[in-house]
Amino acid sequence: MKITESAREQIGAQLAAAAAQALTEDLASQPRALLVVSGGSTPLPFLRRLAEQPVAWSRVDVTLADERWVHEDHPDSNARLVRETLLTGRAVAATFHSLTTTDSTPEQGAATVAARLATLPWPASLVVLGMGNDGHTASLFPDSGELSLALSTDDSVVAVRAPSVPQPRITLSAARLHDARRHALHLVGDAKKAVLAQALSGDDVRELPIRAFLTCPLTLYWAP
Ligand SMILES: O=C(O)[C@H](O)[C@@H](O)[C@H](O)[C@H](O)COP(=O)(O)O
Repeated sequence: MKITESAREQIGAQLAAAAAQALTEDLASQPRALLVVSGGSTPLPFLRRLAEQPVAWSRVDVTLADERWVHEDHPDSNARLVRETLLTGRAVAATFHSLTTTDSTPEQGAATVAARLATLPWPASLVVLGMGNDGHTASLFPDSGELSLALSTDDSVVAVRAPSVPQPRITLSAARLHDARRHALHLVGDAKKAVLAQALSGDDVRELPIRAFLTCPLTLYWAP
């Protein structure tokens, strides 16, 4: 295994252990606990390792930070990614709450998804965020016309369209993503490390939306 792959496996294992600890800590004082994870390619080692952690998974709710508005068996579906990586092994007992409906568009489905999310045990035990090289996180994209709304609304979800992505998206709003006891930012590669450094050196959230989460306590999980 190449050094970078090993480092990325190790950081995924570290984040998995931290996520399991967060869930177990909260389950000591509440009947259910909520985990919010991001999609994309970075989380795979983390999600696979987390699936084997000794957590009371039957008392855990899992949802996504954002989703592509595609059917759950579509290759780009984050729900498919979670079902294939996290909701296996011990974690098969967890309850997954998707961010899509049978509506044709996220605009049509947003109210149904918001009602679904309202039943979950907020604040989340942990929100795991990723980041794109454009500084987006979840589906808070710099080139999206809905970015200002997603950064300011009290609604829990926002339908999003952006030239930089092929499909319409639905994203948890910044307010909902902030509604957590703990936040983790999971990145790999030097390019994203440089974007994070740029984000830390400025304050224009619309330029680099990850900035909306750099003022709250956040644990960084980065590997080369
Ligand atoms: O739906 C998604 O794609 C994610 O939620 C998104 O916000 C992701 O975290 C970044 O785009 C990084 O993706 P990679 O891990 O693939 O680089």
